[in-house]
Amino acid sequence: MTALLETRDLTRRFGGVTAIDNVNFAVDHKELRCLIGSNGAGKSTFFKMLTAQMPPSTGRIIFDNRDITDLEPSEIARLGIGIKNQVPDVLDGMSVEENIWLAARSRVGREGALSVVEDTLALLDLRVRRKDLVGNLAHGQRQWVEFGMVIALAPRLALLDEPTAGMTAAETIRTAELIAELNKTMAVIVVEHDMQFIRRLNAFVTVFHQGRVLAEGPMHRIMENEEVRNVYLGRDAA
Ligand SMILES: Nc1ncnc2c1ncn2[C@@H]1O[C@H](COP(=O)(O)OP(=O)(O)OP(=O)(O)O)[C@@H](O)[C@H]1O
Repeated sequence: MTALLETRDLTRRFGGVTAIDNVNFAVDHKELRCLIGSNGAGKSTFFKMLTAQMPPSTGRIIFDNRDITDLEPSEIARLGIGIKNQVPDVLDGMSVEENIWLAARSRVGREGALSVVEDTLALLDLRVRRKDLVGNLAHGQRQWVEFGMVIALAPRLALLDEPTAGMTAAETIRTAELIAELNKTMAVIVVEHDMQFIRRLNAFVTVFHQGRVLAEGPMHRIMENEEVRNVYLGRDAA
């Protein structure tokens, strides 16, 4: 079976800086993958290229056997790549259920949207908060509303950029459970810095360093990798 997503010699330069440098990367259908790497390693630039928020300098992006490199963001979303940005893309002046309804409607139309909203609220444990304005929610819950929007859009690949940023320990654990839930029906790529969280996800890990793939493997192998420990984890990482 061919990969769901593949990049071929993907490169992005900003003047003299090569943010992404000939990256060949592949993710399978229904796979869960973590991307790690120090600040400036190129992770956000990589996500932006996958969702056409930024064009590559050179290289190609293949999704489901189709070259999507030159498509518009809306076309890529329609083909099935969803992104949850670090700063939630939610409408603070609308309620929890309205935010999720808008996402659901864009996929299934008005008729089917209500049942998608019910299922999503149940999955997120947010039924009691359904009428609350998103702007009044705690940080973690706002993040989960955006998870809800990704769930309602039902992409084939979800890109999650630092989903636990600013969360409490309990919220982080719950987020790992939600990602496992998402991953039952879609491939997920998570950019994260929280090593404990990545261990909890038990995913295959890709390490970026200075725009290149430095190492790939299961988390326990990554933790043992001398080069990764030197440039990213630090020698005392356990
Ligand atoms: N719009 C831009 N203009 C110029 N340089 C940029 C731009 N965006 C990113 N860069 C540079 O590209 C490199 C990669 O940045 P990027 O934000 O992708 O890294 P990152 O791994 O996501 O970092 P972080 O973990 O801090 O989010 C950095 O050297 C950064 O300064």
